[in-house]
Amino acid sequence: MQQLLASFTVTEWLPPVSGADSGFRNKAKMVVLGTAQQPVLGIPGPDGEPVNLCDCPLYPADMQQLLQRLQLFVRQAGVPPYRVDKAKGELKYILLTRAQVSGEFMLRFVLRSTEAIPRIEQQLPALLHEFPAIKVVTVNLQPVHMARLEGEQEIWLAGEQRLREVFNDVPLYMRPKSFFQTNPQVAAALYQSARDWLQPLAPTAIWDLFCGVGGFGLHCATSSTRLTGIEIEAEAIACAQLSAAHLGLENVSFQALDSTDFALGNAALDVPDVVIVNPPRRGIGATLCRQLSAFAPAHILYSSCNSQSLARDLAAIDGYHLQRVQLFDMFPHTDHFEVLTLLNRID
Ligand SMILES: C[S@@+](CC[C@H](N)C(=O)[O-])C[C@H]1O[C@@H](n2cnc3c(N)ncnc32)[C@H](O)[C@@H]1O
Repeated sequence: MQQLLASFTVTEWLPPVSGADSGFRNKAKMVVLGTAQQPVLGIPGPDGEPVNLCDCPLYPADMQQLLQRLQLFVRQAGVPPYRVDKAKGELKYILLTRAQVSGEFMLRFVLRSTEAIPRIEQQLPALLHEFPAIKVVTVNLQPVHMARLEGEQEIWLAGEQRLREVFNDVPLYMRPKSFFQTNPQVAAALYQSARDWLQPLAPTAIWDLFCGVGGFGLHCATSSTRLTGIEIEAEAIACAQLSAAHLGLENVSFQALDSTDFALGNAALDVPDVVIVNPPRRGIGATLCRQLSAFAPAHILYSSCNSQSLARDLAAIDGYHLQRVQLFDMFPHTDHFEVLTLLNRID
């Protein structure tokens, strides 16, 4: 990271933050492999043989237990795993998300078609009886084979519409299609740092671009801050709005829009004193960098999961000094990490 930022003068490097190195993941994305009689939840191995990941120590013990039970569930429901090579079968993935605060789960079956839904529904009551912590159950339909795991259509089978999480004192909600950080302990520390860094700056207006369910903005806003959150996924925006209501924040506007389009449309209007950006791995891109440089908010808080695109974007934003950098070990046992940076406008 220091090499990537070698061309910038950084005033403060804060010590890295890490969390537990096992049992930390709140999301399992399991490929369903094997056969209907002997399903395996995991990933395809290098030799093509299924690798079972139900007891992967990255997941908390209750999640491992539920994953084992889900393997049996698939067998009992008689749903054939989808075979990419033959373009046959029904069940592509099982996506399981756990709320740290309650140990409650959201369970999603990614299916090729609706064909197997009645068999899943038939087995569900027994599963829910055995695991009352399962609060949301859906089917996602992904009829085509493509890199994107999930399709557009989500069908609710049982339970509630969303899972509730709490980071620090902030309630956050997860719905099937909303992005949510996968390491709750480190994510809570990340949001708390953002809040601690911005508090002395007492911003009157904040834009939280690529806001997801609102974690950054909701941590950093007070009742007197004007908070605008922008996110492309409407389900995430619905979650952010719900959190804001629970927090009693009235001066907020969360909108489902493209962040660059929003900035292009608003640059001349109402420039906030702080812009938070937390984009996907590709970064914020040249157009948004130009736009930020042009309307020049006093501070930019950039949190990134990809140091390469972060370094590229920082080089493309003109007129700022890199005040502070801190690494968060959000993805233990990998080369990836989250980086939080604070940029101050050079006046
Ligand atoms: C790394 S996640 C961060 C989400 C959130 N800040 C958080 O802390 O959970 C990036 C988010 O950007 C959203 N996104 C992707 N492309 C976007 C775009 N063009 N405009 C706005 N949001 C976008 C994704 O849906 C995702 O929620």
